Amino acid sequence: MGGDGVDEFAPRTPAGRHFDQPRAEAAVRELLIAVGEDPDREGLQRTPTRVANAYREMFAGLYTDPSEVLATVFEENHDELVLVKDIPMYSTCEHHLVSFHGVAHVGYIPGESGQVTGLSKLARVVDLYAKRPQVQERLTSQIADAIVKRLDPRGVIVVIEAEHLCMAMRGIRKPGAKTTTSAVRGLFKTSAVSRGEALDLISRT
Ligand SMILES: Nc1nc2c(ncn2[C@@H]2O[C@H](COP(=O)(O)OP(=O)(O)OP(=O)(O)O)[C@@H](O)[C@H]2O)c(=O)[nH]1
Ligand SMILES: [Zn+2]
Repeated sequence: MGGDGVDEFAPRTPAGRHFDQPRAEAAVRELLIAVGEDPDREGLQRTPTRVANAYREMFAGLYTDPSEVLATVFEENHDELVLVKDIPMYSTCEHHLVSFHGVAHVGYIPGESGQVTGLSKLARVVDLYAKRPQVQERLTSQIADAIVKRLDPRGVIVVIEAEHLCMAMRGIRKPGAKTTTSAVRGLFKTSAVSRGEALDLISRT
């Protein structure tokens, strides 16, 4: 998210703000031909449609406004940590278009107004940004920045642990290798104690 609140990674496809189903299907058909397959053989006839449907779902976050997802906000006068751990996360590596997946941990300390959001909304923000072509670092930052923007909290911490299939099934081939990224904002950046407490809770099983 840019400083002016514009989501510079939001849809900028030639298709505009919608998923172009016929174009996606045609592209998958071309890809099948390119790899030497016969797209008209029985088992592959519906594959372009299935893959296009899958991509529509995997990239649904390109067409959703983050402020809609965090629309539910209420005052609870809670000024301590709220942490949702182990949110299952499936995203798509923008370099290879294969999955990276794992868990996200999202925590925040409400701001002076005591505003909190629904717990499920934190998982929805993870989903929204995960359902885009991504790199793990940007995904982590975008989740943190969206929460800062909407809730104006004292601090936000986001930690993502993921396995990248592009490192497992191809290329360097290191299945099981895990990447951890974090994004801290506000108090979690300025106070090592607050950050340490949150990281301690996150690492507890
Ligand atoms: N920092 C970062 N790198 C990523 C992420 N997902 C994939 N990559 C890396 O992106 C890099 C792309 O490197 P390139 O050399 O352009 O592509 P490549 O020849 O397919 O690279 P290899 O995967 O090493 O075979 C690789 O090192 C991937 O491991 C991510 O979320 N964050
Ligand atoms: Zn990759």
